[in-house]
Amino acid sequence: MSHSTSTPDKRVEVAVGILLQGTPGQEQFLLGTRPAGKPYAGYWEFPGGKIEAGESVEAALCREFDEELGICIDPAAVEIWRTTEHDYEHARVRLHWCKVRAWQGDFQMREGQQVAWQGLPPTVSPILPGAYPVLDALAAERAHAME
Ligand SMILES: Nc1nc2c([nH]c(=O)n2[C@@H]2O[C@H](COP(=O)(O)OP(=O)(O)OP(=O)(O)O)[C@@H](O)[C@H]2O)c(=O)[nH]1
Repeated sequence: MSHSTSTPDKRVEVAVGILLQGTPGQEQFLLGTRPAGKPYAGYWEFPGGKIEAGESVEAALCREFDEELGICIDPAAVEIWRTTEHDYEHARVRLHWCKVRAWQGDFQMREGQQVAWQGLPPTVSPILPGAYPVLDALAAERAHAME
């Protein structure tokens, strides 16, 4: 039974990009470090960020890719793949994971972050805890494709 006094499930909505390149079945994805001054600074994460009021997932991702990496992606080429949730001490987030295979422009690390193309399992660490379920999902998808 629900109670009118119960706390609503208020989560921060986040658009996250899985930028993919390379041979199908062995594609690499881009990870970057979180800039100084943010919670979990220095941890590796997929590029992305909070969805602003009134913004679609695709539009938020386009804006974040421009702000963080200086690249332009076509909203029509964004494949919204799955959604996960994670509870941090600082926030409860809902992550909208999107696969992106095409972009325009050369990378510019506009937040002074490091970036690295990674395979499975990734070799960089530490990785944001909220990213682990999607790394598992990518590994499961790849294993399934090889069956
Ligand atoms: N970008 C990104 N965020 C992630 C991932 N995994 C994960 O749990 N998150 C969480 O999603 C949230 C993203 O917020 P953010 O602080 O990076 O977003 P933002 O760039 O819009 O922040 P701002 O408010 O400082 O402008 C953080 O709570 C972060 O911990 C990931 O792989 N990539």
